[in-house]
Amino acid sequence: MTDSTGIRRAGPLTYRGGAIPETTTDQRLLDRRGPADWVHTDPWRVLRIQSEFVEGFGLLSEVGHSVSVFGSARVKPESPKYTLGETIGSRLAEVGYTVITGGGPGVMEAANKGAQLAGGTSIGLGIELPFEQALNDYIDVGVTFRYFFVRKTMFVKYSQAFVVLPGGFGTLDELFEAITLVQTGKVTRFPVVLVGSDFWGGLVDWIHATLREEGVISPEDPDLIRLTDDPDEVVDIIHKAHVDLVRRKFEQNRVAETAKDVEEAKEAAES
Ligand SMILES: C/C(=C\CNc1ncnc2c1ncn2[C@@H]1O[C@H](COP(=O)(O)O)[C@@H](O)[C@H]1O)CO
Repeated sequence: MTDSTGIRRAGPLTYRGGAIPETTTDQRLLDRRGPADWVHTDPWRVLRIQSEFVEGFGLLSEVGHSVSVFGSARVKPESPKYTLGETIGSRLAEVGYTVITGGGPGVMEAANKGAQLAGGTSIGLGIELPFEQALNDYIDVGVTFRYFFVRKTMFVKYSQAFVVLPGGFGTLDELFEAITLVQTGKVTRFPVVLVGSDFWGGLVDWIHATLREEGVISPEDPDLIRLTDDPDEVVDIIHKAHVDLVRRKFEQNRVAETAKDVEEAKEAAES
């Protein structure tokens, strides 16, 4: 509304004369007409990406200690790999870990099912795909992301460990992202456990015999991955790493406290 002196105020802005817009901000906000190309522009995408981070952080920041389980979307419920996923989901839940998966079918569903039936918390971080797909039926808390990289941040940020069952490209992508983050020191806290020596043995051998021998990774890098067939050992590895972490944090706090005490004693002596 333009006032009696010919001035239009819009929030913090003041307009006069020819600069006065023909419509108000509210009118433009509520007007659905006009081209909609801007919803496909990068600045708009940035806002959508931000909102995915906000959703994800909001949803996951209050879940307890969690483990992400990865593996093939194509494994059928009759497969021993499905049973393995279910057993691992259930063992993790029994010792108090929330189980996080990609929310899809196959191994993801198996791990969610195991966790849920064992009375644990079962989370699915789904991904929007070109074909229609709902989150699996064994998820207590779920969210579907548009962007793979936002979803990956959630897996890493809210997990204590990655457990990787047999899978294809998607699983390999998740596995190698995790190892790279650990190798480069971007995350320090979690073990990466491969389950299924028949399936993963060849890859682990190749990592030793080719990557390590050719010098494209450090001699100690293969140790970033643990390989087992035993669900109990999976839990054991994760539990030991967790205990280690708590111990290290305790030690760091104690060192910091001691340094603070020494500083305070010095200051008191000097005053
Ligand atoms: C191919 C089929 C379904 C795909 N649905 C998926 N839903 C959720 N997450 C998925 C899906 N496909 C891949 N992922 C992610 O990658 C990993 C599995 O990929 P792989 O290539 O099957 O190994 C998995 O951990 C997910 O995070 C058919 O029904």
